[in-house]
Amino acid sequence: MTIAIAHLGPTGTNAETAALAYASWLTKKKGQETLLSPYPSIAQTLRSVVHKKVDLAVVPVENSTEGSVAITLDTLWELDRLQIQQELVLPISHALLSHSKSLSQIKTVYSHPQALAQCQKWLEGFLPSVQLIPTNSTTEAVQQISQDPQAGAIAAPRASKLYDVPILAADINDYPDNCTRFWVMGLTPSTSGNRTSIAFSVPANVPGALVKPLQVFAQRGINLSRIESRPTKRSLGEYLFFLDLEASATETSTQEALAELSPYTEVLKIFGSYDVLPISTL
Ligand SMILES: O=C(O)C(=O)C[C@]1(C(=O)O)C=C[C@@H](O)C=C1
Repeated sequence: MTIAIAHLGPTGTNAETAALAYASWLTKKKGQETLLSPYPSIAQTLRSVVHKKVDLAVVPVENSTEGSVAITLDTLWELDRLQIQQELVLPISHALLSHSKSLSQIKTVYSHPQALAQCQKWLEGFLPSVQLIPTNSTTEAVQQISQDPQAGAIAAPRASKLYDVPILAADINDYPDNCTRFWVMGLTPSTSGNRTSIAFSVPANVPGALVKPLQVFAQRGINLSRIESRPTKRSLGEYLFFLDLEASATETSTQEALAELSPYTEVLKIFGSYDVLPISTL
């Protein structure tokens, strides 16, 4: 049976590159046939799994320069049942695509907010007075500039070939080792893998509200590789906490820690245990 994998579109996004890498790994390792399915936003990409329009979704979760992808965390919190099946980390290189012949002609630059942020120093240095316009994805930005020679789009070099728009400046990301973590999300419960991700809200904004749940992990020697807060959106100053644990939910110590969290959490969501696919196997 062919499985459908959703990703942020239109074709040529970094998320599609991640989905293609995962699809090719599935085919090589498991003989699995796949079909890629582009969606106009990260939220719709994730909802497509919950609504069973596709089997899996590949979404960006964290970038080495800009940190968490807020819409991914917020949508995972909002939707129940999504489980992380696998993680992939991909190097991300950004280019300025344009029909213009020189940087001095550019008046507007379009891109996904994450991509604009990952190139902000370059933009300040080379295009300090252009208007920056956020789009849903890097390739939506490329589509926006098709009729405008005074506009540029920040996108992956691959998008230049796909949309036949020349690269005016290559490797414009501020940090050469720019990379993004992507999660493969599905409905199958994820129980094995050496990372576990969870999120919780706390019952009250009181002293120790965060330290107590964190101690549960520290006392068992479970290392946290990330902690991120997001607003609950209920009232100013109330937060949700997203944690990545360097532990598997199959380990007794992890199970004990998760069980012990309940008095310190209001809502606790466990997104499952998963492995990180090394780049060399992709
Ligand atoms: O617009 C794209 O190309 C995407 O895949 C989205 C996205 C993101 O949201 O982080 C993915 C990777 C890069 O960090 C920049 C943008």
